[in-house]
Formats: sequence, structure tokens, C-alpha cells
Amino acid sequence: MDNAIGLEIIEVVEQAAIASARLMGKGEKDEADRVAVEAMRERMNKIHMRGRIVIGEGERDDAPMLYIGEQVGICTREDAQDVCNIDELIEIDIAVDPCEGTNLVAYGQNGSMAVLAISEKGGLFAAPDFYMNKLAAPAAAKNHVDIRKTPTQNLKIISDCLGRSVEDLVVVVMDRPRHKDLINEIRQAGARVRLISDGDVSAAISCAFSGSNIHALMGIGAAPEGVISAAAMRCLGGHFQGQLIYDPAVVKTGLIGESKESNIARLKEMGITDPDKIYNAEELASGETVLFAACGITPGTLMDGVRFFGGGARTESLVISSQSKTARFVDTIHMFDQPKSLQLN
Ligand SMILES: O=C(COP(=O)(O)O)[C@@H](O)[C@H](O)[C@H](O)[C@H](O)COP(=O)(O)O
Ligand SMILES: [Mn+2]
Ligand SMILES: [Mn+2]
Repeated sequence: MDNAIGLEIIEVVEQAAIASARLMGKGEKDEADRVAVEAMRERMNKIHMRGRIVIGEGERDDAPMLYIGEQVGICTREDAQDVCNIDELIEIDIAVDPCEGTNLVAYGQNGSMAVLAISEKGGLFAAPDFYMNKLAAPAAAKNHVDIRKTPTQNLKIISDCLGRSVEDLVVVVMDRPRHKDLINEIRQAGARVRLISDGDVSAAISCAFSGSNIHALMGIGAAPEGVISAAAMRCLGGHFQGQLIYDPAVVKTGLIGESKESNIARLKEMGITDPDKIYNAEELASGETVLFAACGITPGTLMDGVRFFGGGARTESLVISSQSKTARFVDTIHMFDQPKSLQLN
């Protein structure tokens, strides 16, 4: 994969975050999503790359989307051979969530971000727009915890691996009726629960960073977000497992079709013959090279949100590369016109 992409994708997520942040607190969920999608598409189409969207969230709730199969980048144009070099012409797959946490943006709440992951063709699991049961944990607990074990067992393992008591663990769970028993069990085990209304990508990745005060993510969120989280965790060495949820009776949201049987048939059509397979991070993001980028829209655990000032804005992004083995926090000042002054920090 062309090295320069790593730098360009910072701007892709920054532009999406800035566009969406302008709608922060306006109560306009779809618009906050739409502008992020448009900004992301516009900036991606200025990059010398031959990209294909393999995860373009939006199908689930008719939100605006970068659609699956959409070609992005200068090197997808007809004149690509004339304007792109050999490296740039190599096909790459892209998973995007231009506004992860649209409700959070619309209602001015913490934890939203613009996010994407890139790998070579075939390097990212093209997850259907189903749900996914997820388990994320710090690197120290990688392959010791297991989604097949009970939450109580996994909490004990994390506590042993981190050398802290279960009472000192914080588990993020999405605040949904489907998690009633899970939340009760975590509390019974002695750990503390941080309920979030949206935004489980940020929560999953936070597990890889000590100091985030998040030690696990448990429960059911969306599958596309699971792949994006896995891409970051694969690079960071953190633990991530996911299992597709295809039974509408489990989530009861009406968003994944009429019946379990029709969903199994849909998965089969997509080439997923074992619908109960448990995927780890390396399977969900299996490419030799994986890149991940996120930019905070509203303030979050990992990054601050977009802060506008007279004539500009300041953003915080995280770019992770499996190739260079780096997790880079990027603090950027954007000058829209001539700002009166630029704040040092
Ligand atoms: O909170 C989320 C919403 O994402 P977005 O639509 O891009 O703003 C995600 O982090 C969740 O993983 C997921 O989408 C959610 O759990 C599924 O929605 P729900 O049916 O409300 O649980
Ligand atoms: Mn999302
Ligand atoms: Mn989204």
C-alpha cells in the first residue's frame, strides 16, 4: 500500500469531523451524517489511490452513505494509468463510518468520531449490516479472555492479567434493553459499568490504551463497526472478538429483517456459511497492511472533539498503522480564512 495514504487519510477524517461538528447539538441526525459522508467522499476522491468501499454504513437506517462497492480515489478514474504510479494503482479496500455516533453529534454528547480503516483488497471482512456480539479487552488479556466464556470469567481473567481487582475494572456496555442480564452480571461480578447510548468503536479501541479507564467492551453493537474496531485493535495488539447476531429476537429492533432463517440465507449468499463463527481481530482485519484513522467530532475518551475559533478549527485525530507500528495522535489547526490569532495549545 502506498505510504502517502497514511498522511492523506488524516485529512479525510478531519474534513468529515469538521463538517459534522458544525451540526453539533442541532438535533439533525441525518444532516450531521450527510455532511460527514460528503466531506469524506470529496477528500478521498483527491487521493492518488484506487479504493473500493467495503463497509459503508447507512443501509441499516436509510442514512446517507458511501455505498458498498463505490469506487473512490483518483486512480479509479478512466485516465488512472496516466496520472497514477504502480503502487497507487493497487486496489485497496476501505471501511468507513463518516459519523460514528450520529445521535451523539445531533444531541451534543461526547464520543462521536469520523472513522475509517484501509487494507489491501480482501483485507477487511465485508460484514453485513447485522449486529455483532463483541468483546474487547487490553493487550495483556489478549487470547486469555474469550467471548465463549461468561462475563464473570472474563472479568476475573482481565483482573489477573492487569493485576488489579475486578472492582477496579470498568466495562463499557451499550445502554440497550438487550443488555439487561449482561449489565446485572457485570455488576454482580463486582466490576463497574459505563453505559453508553452510542459509539462502541471508541469504547472498543479505548480498551487498548491504559489510562482510558476502560478495561472491556461487552455486548451487542453493529457488525460494520465491529470490523472497524477490529482493524484498530489488530494494529494495537488489543483483544477483539465478534460474533454476528442474525436472530431478530435477540436485538428486537426490527432492523435485521423478519426472520432468523431469511438472515441465514442472506449470509449464505454473501459466502458466510457458518453464521455462528467467532471472529478475532486478525480475521476481521486480515490484510497484511492495515491502516486506521479517526478524528473526534465531539469530545471523547481518546480524542478531543472539533473546536472552532474565529477563522478556523482545531482537531484531534488518531492514525494507526500496522506497517510502521505506530499510533499517532495528530493535533491540527485548520485555517479557513485568515484567523486573528492561533492558540498555541
Ligand atoms: O452507536 C452506534 C451508532 O452508529 P451510527 O449509526 O454510525 O451513528 C454504533 O456505535 C453501534 O455499534 C451500533 O450502530 C448500534 O448498537 C446499533 O444500533 P442500535 O440498534 O441502536 O443498538
Ligand atoms: Mn456507527
Ligand atoms: Mn455512522
